[in-house]
Formats: sequence, structure tokens, C-alpha cells
Amino acid sequence: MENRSDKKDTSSDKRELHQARQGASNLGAPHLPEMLLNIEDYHKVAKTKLTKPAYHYYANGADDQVTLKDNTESFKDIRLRPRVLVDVSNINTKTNLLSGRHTIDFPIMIAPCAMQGMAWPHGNDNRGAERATARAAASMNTLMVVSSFSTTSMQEVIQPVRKDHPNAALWYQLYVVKDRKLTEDMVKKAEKCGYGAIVVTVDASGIGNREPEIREHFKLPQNLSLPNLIVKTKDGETHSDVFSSVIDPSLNWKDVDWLRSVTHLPIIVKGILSSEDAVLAVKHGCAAIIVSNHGARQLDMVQSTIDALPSIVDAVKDCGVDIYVDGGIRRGTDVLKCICMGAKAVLVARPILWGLTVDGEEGVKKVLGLLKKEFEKAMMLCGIQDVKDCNRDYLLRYNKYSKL
Ligand SMILES: Cc1cc2nc3c(=O)[nH]c(=O)nc-3n(C[C@H](O)[C@H](O)[C@H](O)COP(=O)(O)O)c2cc1C
Ligand SMILES: O=C(O)C(=O)c1ccccc1
Repeated sequence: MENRSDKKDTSSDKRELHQARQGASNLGAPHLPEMLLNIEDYHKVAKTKLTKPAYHYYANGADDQVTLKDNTESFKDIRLRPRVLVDVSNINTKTNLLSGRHTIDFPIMIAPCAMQGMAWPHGNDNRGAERATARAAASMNTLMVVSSFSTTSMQEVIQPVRKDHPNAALWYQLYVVKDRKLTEDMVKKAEKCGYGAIVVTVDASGIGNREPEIREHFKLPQNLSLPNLIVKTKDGETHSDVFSSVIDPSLNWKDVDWLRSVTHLPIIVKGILSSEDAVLAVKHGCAAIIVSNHGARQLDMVQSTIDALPSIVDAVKDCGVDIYVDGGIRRGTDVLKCICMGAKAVLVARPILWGLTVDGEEGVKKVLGLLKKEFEKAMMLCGIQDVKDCNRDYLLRYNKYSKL
């Protein structure tokens, strides 16, 4: 495929891959795929397979990437406080979303991710990528949020997957565009073709300053397009040009009311970082909120999401809205910390892209399976039988050894 090249490997990438393989053979494993033991292993291999511009678009954050590092590092400041002699012979991770509208097998969902076509390892049918991600989510009985900037149209993602998995749970992520007619059309189309909710992203009034992708002259490859937005990038135009020309920075709470008036679907706001905005989301009738800093790709220097979560949970926990969180979740223990902190479920983005790059649908399934297994093990070893029993008594603030 023209947008992927092994020639672009740097010597340090090769060294990392070699080390992953060495690690594999040291443990006596027969071949590489079985040695991809965790998300970071998938990341290392994906890095060797993607073009440099695509890798940098996927991996990096804004400005000095302080928040990018914080998103993962902040999990280390929270430690677990297990209980023992609890019967954990049957762990229950089933999770109800939106007052029973969906049930997923485990509380890990796929975050909206633009332009997955660059992470597609199987040739030139560029509609394969998001379909593979959707199929993987459905076969693992979890949920995928499809991006407005998907390289496969929203109908072409949902229709084939629903043939094999009639109950596949998918939500549509909405970027409200300046053309409100097009926005309304997208929402109505999503409702008509079976999406279960509209996830409106509210932390992207403009695109963040992501220097590594600018340095790499990242552009959407010519064989890919953005069909939901009816946009085909013109020669020389970057995704960031497209973004600025279509996205509406005037978006405000009144538009959330307007969105509710044009659809029966639940509205979920994605990109909440303050308790004040969480309360406003409830007031404006949102069914759920996603605590998110957009994978640290928008405003650098904001709080990590696991640090932002507790005050938001405290502000709206009794209001009947689901609280989800994303950002830097790479281990089952990270998931457990989020759920114990009060989130109903988490979302992951980059790990999914690494799985997709390494092995398409199978790779996404493996990544979801790894996180699920790690999460179950963390619950078991923490003495938690059911996700409903997760609470802050299982958490300690590491630096002070104090209870949260
Ligand atoms: C390559 C990439 C593309 C993304 N595209 C979108 C998008 O189209 N819409 C959106 O709301 N969020 C988008 N996000 C943000 C994710 O949905 C999510 O908030 C964040 O990346 C989660 O953090 P993680 O990547 O550390 O798991 C994107 C993230 C990445 C890495
Ligand atoms: O990259 C992103 O995070 C994102 O949301 C996006 C989507 C499309 C165009 C530009 C940015």
C-alpha cells in the first residue's frame, strides 16, 4: 500500500523491534504475534509499519506534549488497595450503558479516531479499516464510536457489521460543522442507519498545534477521503486545513439544545474537563459525558483525565448521566482505577490504531482482548467480584499514601 513503507524505519525503531523479538525468543515463544503481550508491544511494532507522517499524526500530542505524558504517568500516582478472602471465582464485567440501551461485556470501548485508513494493513480497499475496527468491537461485544472524519462512510461502516452482528453497538461522533444543514443531515443519517447515540466533540474549536506532524508534512494520502463530510482533500491541502474550513468555532450550549431538537438519539458530550461543564451538560439534557482531553492533542497543559475525573464524578454522580473517560489508558489496572474512581466505562484510541496496523481486525480484537484480560485479572487480584462494586476504597493516592 502506497502510504506504508518499511523503508521509513529508523535504526532505533528497528532496535526496539529486535528487542521485542529477542524478548519473545528469550521466553521461548515460537513467533512474534504471540509475543505481543501488551499494548506497548503493539505500539512498537505498529511504529515500524506505518509511514513516519501517519505514525506522528496518530501518536503525538499538542505543543510540548506535557499532557500527553501526564495522561499515562498520572495513573502511576494512584495505587490499588486490594481486599483479600473475597470469592472471585466468577468475575462480572458486564456493563450497562445509557440506562440499559446497550450492554457491553466489559467496560472498555473504542474512542472515535479519524482517518483509520492509514492503519489498514490489507491493501487498497480503503473502506476496510473502520469496518475491521467495527467488526472487532462487535465480536468482542463492546462498542465503537465512529469518527465524523472516518475514511469509510458511516453507512459503509455499520451496514456490513450489522449483517453478522445485528446488535453491534455503534455511536456516531459528531463534529458540528459550519454548514448546519450538513450537520443535521449527518445526525439524521446516523439515526437512520442505526447508530445508538451522537457523541458531540466539544474540545475542538480549532485543531491543536501538533508540531511533529507538521514537521513530517502529514497529509491524508490521495487514495483516502472523508466521505461523511463530503470532502475530498485538494492537492496540497492538509487535514488541518480541512478541519479549520469546516469546523464551527461558534459552537456553544445552545447548539446542544438544537442538536437535541433534531434527533431522538441520546446526546453525549466529549471533551469535558471541569465540574462546571459537567453540570451544564446535565442541565442541557445530555445523557452522558466523556471526560477527555482528546488524547492531549488539543490544548497542552490541561490536567490528565484521571486527575480531572474525581471532581467531575462528585459533581454529577447522582444526576443519572453516565460518566466515561479516555486518555492514556494502556493497562487493565488503568481501567480499574477509572472505574473505581466513578467512571462507568473507558475508551481507548491509540491502542486500537496499533492493533489495526499490526493485524487488521484480528489485531484490534487482540488489543481489546489483552485489555479485557488484564482488567479481569486486576479485579480478581483486588478482590472485586463485580464491576458494580468498584469504588474509591480500592484506591490510594500514591504520593501521600492517602485514601481518595
Ligand atoms: C489519531 C487520532 C484521531 C482522533 N480523532 C478523533 C476524532 O475524529 N474525533 C474525536 O472526538 N476524537 C478524536 N481523537 C481523540 C480520541 O477519541 C480520544 O479522546 C483520545 O485519543 C484517547 O486517548 P488515547 O489515544 O490515549 O487512548 C483522536 C485521537 C487520535 C489518537
Ligand atoms: O486528530 C484528531 O484528534 C482529530 O480529531 C481530527 C480529526 C480530523 C481532522 C483533524 C483532526
